[in-house]
Amino acid sequence: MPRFAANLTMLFNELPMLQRFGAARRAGFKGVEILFPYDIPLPDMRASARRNRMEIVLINCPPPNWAGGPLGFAAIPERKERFRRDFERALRVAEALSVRHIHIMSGKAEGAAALDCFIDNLRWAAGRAPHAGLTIEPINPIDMPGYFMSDFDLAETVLDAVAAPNLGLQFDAYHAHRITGDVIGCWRRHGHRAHHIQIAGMPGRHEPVDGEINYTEFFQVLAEDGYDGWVSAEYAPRTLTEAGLRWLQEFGKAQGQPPQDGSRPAPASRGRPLRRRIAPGTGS
Ligand SMILES: O=C(O)C(=O)[C@@H](O)CO
Ligand SMILES: [Mg+2]
Repeated sequence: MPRFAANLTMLFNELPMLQRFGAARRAGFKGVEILFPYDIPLPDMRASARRNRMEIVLINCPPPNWAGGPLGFAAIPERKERFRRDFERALRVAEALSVRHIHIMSGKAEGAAALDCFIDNLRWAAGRAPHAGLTIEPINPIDMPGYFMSDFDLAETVLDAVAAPNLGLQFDAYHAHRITGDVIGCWRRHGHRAHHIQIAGMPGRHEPVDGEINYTEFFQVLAEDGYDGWVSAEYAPRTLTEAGLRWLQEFGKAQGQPPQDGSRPAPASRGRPLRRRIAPGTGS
């Protein structure tokens, strides 16, 4: 029974950021994620989220961006200090905005030293913020060549090695399709580690309809498995965001909407983010 969130970095970006919260709420979303909420004053963002009764489900660690900047530092041995400083900043922002998950990007790296570094940094982060939900996400190597966290088996290895209850998988169905060609099979193998899901259509990473990924079937499997976390729309709208939201009405109606307080019990076999929100704090 998905609870749908809108990725405000990619959706509604025909509007200024602070107006996207209201647009997403009017469209029927109950939550939002923002990849890099580091350029807007936090009080303004918090006020906009509250005014529109929007939970901010996820943010990314700084400073990765889509303008050609680095893709994170967590697996880069020479940038350990930088990663840890960035994580502290993400934590402050997450606290200020009552964010549920912080997504940690590995950066471009390879080899045993990168793996050790990634595990070490994640272990540190999970211990530093045991009250926060942390995620790692396999990203397909066609879209991000050289990115370290590019495979689901590797993610399992890392999750097993860190073994922290507040670290889980960010299962992006679009990347799962590009990496494995079989989203449902991939979910069956790795979905029990998922703390958060993202969706997009294929090809083109547009709306999750009429493409190679059968989302009707995927949502059916999620319902059967009792997945009760968030499903975020992380795609590039074909035209204006609202013009492409038929899928939200259809899937939202077909699946029904569960309670918004995350109170449904999770199956014992599935890892879950901590439900407790981070206490409000200040500044970034
Ligand atoms: O590219 C994606 O997919 C994401 O979810 C970004 O947050 C980068 O990890
Ligand atoms: Mg994603």
